[in-house]
Amino acid sequence: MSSAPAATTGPAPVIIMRSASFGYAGRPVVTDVDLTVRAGEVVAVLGPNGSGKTTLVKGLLGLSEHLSGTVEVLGTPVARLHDRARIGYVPQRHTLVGGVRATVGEVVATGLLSRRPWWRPARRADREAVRAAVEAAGLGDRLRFDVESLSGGQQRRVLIARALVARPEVLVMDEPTAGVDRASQDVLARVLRRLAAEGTTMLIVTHELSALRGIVDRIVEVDSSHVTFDGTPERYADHQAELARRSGREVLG
Ligand SMILES: Nc1ncnc2c1ncn2[C@@H]1O[C@H](COP(=O)(O)OP(=O)(O)OP(=O)(O)O)[C@@H](O)[C@H]1O
Repeated sequence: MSSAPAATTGPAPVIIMRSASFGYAGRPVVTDVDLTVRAGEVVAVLGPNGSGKTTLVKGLLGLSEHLSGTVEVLGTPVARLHDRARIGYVPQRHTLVGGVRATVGEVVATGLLSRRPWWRPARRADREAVRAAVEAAGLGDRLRFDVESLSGGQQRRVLIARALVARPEVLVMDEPTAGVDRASQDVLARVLRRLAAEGTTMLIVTHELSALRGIVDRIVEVDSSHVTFDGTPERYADHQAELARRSGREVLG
């Protein structure tokens, strides 16, 4: 008889960083990061402006320099992860105005290019995937609209649809709710809640935790180039209360 399987310790890790440092042009911006994110976790990355949040998440995409330590994404060292379609990315502060005119469907279809060469005509399955991603982002009635005719919030949702269309296993979003109108924030929260329920692993850089209430199950705080907190939203509230108490004492003392 075969031996019993080893006890599991939860879902498989999707992201593993050990003593990892990232930066630009050889200069470290965020250092000594130890972080394990498991399949299905929704992690908010918080912290002051300039603390290194974007640099940290860009490290998962090979967009900032990996300077030391180890970084594995989906079981592969990040430098060797060639199938980039497995990670969806919504960059910071990008809207789509200016440049080439394109419809919502055309922009979202570019999210399939890493899976399909540009010269091969889109198949029915590709068109279906585009329609489903646009629908998921709450823009089903805008598929053939010119992106220039959409609000900033709707354009952010087009970028999210583009990140979703290749059905990534990990979704990295940099401030998805920043500068987004209230209606779009609500739609976004619904989209993210649905993705979370479907088990998509997400890493979301944000300054607006309240917009993601009930979706995020873990918080990682980056301050002065280091991870200074890693735990549940409840423990984070305690952590902040403690910091406020301490700084109050310092002011009084
Ligand atoms: N491409 C780059 N080249 C060189 N330095 C950079 C680059 N991008 C960011 N930096 C520097 O890295 C530091 C951290 O920036 P980063 O964007 O990671 O912070 P952040 O926490 O995401 O900030 P914010 O909340 O304002 O978006 C800053 O000092 C910034 O000037």
